Amino acid sequence: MLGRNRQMRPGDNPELTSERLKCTFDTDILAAELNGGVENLAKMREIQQEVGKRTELWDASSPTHMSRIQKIENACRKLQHLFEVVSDIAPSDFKVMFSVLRTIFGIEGFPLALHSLMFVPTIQNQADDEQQEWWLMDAAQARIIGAYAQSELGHGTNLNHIETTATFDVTQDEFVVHTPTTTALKWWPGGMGVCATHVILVANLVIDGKNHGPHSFFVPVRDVDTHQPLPGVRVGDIGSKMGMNCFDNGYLGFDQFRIPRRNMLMRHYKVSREGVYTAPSHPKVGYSTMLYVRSEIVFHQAQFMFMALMIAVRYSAIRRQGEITPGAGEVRILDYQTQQFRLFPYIARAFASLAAAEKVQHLTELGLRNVKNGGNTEVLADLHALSCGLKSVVTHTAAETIEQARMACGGHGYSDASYLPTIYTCAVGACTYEGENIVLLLQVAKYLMKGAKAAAENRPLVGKPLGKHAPMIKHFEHVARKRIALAYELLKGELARGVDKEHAFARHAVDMSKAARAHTKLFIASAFVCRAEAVADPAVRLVFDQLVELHLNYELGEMAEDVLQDGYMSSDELRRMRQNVYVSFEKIRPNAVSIVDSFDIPDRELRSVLGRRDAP
Ligand SMILES: Cc1cc2nc3c(=O)[nH]c(=O)nc-3n(C[C@H](O)[C@H](O)[C@H](O)COP(=O)(O)OP(=O)(O)OC[C@H]3O[C@@H](n4cnc5c(N)ncnc54)[C@H](O)[C@@H]3O)c2cc1C
Repeated sequence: MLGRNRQMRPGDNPELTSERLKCTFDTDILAAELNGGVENLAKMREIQQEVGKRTELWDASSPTHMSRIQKIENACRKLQHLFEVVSDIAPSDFKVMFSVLRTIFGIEGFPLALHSLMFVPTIQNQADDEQQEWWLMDAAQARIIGAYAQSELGHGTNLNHIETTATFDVTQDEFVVHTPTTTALKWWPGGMGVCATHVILVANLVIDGKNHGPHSFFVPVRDVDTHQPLPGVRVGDIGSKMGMNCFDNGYLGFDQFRIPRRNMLMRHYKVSREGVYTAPSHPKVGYSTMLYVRSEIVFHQAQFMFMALMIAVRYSAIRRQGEITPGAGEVRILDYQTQQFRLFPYIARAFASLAAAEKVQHLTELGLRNVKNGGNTEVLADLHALSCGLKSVVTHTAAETIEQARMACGGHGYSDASYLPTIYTCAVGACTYEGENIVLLLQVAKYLMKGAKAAAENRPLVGKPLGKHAPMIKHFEHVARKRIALAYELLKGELARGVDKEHAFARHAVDMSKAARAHTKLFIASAFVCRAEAVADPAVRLVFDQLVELHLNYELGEMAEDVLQDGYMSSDELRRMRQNVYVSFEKIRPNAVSIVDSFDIPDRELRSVLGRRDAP
């Protein structure tokens, strides 16, 4: 079957055209695979065209050169227009929506991002039916604007030590919300700096002097008409940040501020009129928003990798620098093996991350639906560990990918005009928010230690992928099993010496985090193999297979210490795997531009002078 690159147009830079003419597959078919199917892709393109026609949704000048306030105002201006036309163009699929939002706002986001990513989903997952009726419609129509206020100045990771309180006053049927110290100020919530009228507040629930720990409350903070802070509320902006400066991250404090009892989110946890507290059977049911959000973050990070790689690969195909054969003319930098080493394994990692994102989203949807309908809540612990591991590994990989892409573009990659600095500074925020990466890996490790016995008994750690890649997945499984077993042995040794559980774990935290990483990498590799097997078109399937092969060989090569240990693999085998990486480069090279073209990110959305489709 003849390949076809559908991005090729007359008048494009001939260097790119010659690359595109080498394409061995149909870029539209790969684009559909990467963008949620044929229908989604068509919808995405249709909406992008629609946005292209509506000049009010464009930036009057490049946001790079705007002040922070101008950026926020510009984003709000576009948001207002978007709300006016949203019924004409709104997609139902969130992947399409993400692409639309990225087209309109770029990746620096917009002040309502947390409203849709955290505020609304928390109400959907944690408010009871009556509460949803009260709040969801207003939230959906942005009559109220929400933020998610959990982190405090003094405590982000250690949620158990937050200081904000919500004390039940049985005489008035109200909670009294209070910020007792400066360190108890909520700090960081996105959208809270200037925009939010309401927040989901995470505060310690206190009844009759007993602290029941952090719970979620729906709290108004600004007047919806005047937008002024309500009496008893201190709220404002925390200033500019490394990136995402279209966002207004804020601070928030309360002085004995009263809210009705029914403003506590009561799908799972309840406080009755008499002040009787009821907790759900499984404490992790309250994690549902986190699960949902982390799975979205993984998906977004894969998209950031795609953007960076699209820019770097296209640029590398037109940039000529240096000669291999003296006098034969300068070569495209993409022809250097080192450049391929810098970019191709990351293309494979981006595909693998997307496959893992799709899988965890699917599992999360199934799990949450099941729990909502009264099903087994045990699955939440598995999903929690999975989402923590993936969020941590994929955000770290994305940061590495974008930085490699930037360096692959030389000095021009450092220019704001490449958009790579913006992509990087936005993407790396996710290494910290929604659970700091190291802390998340340690949570995965705790979960793994509980199941370490099963791992030692050779029970499969993930569902078995069938097919020709099964032996390679076994290597990943071996590494994960070994890492888990080592961490477990260290833990057991400490416990045998009389060290308490917490200190025993803390003394070996690095090995714990490595076990968690290895386990997550196994999940990612296995998800990628399964994803490739689901591709129907033979030419596109071949591209997937080549990237899977590269991914498996490259990742295992990175785990050399683990695979060589105890003679599991010989150094010859390892060398062969590393050689296979270069063999993969040769297979992938002719299609490199066509693969990144298939990410199907139009120029308006990519915002990169270096990565333009036509490379003028
Ligand atoms: C861009 C951005 C947006 C944000 N948006 C929001 C938002 O909308 N709402 C909200 O509530 N919060 C938000 N946050 C806050 C974010 O959730 C916290 O920054 C995060 O949870 C980390 O908490 P911390 O900053 O207090 O760091 P700390 O908890 O103080 O951690 C600092 C470092 O110490 C180490 N560390 C901490 N605890 C441990 C441990 N137990 N074991 C080992 N090492 C440890 C880690 O390496 C960590 O990096 C946002 C943050 C950023 C950067």
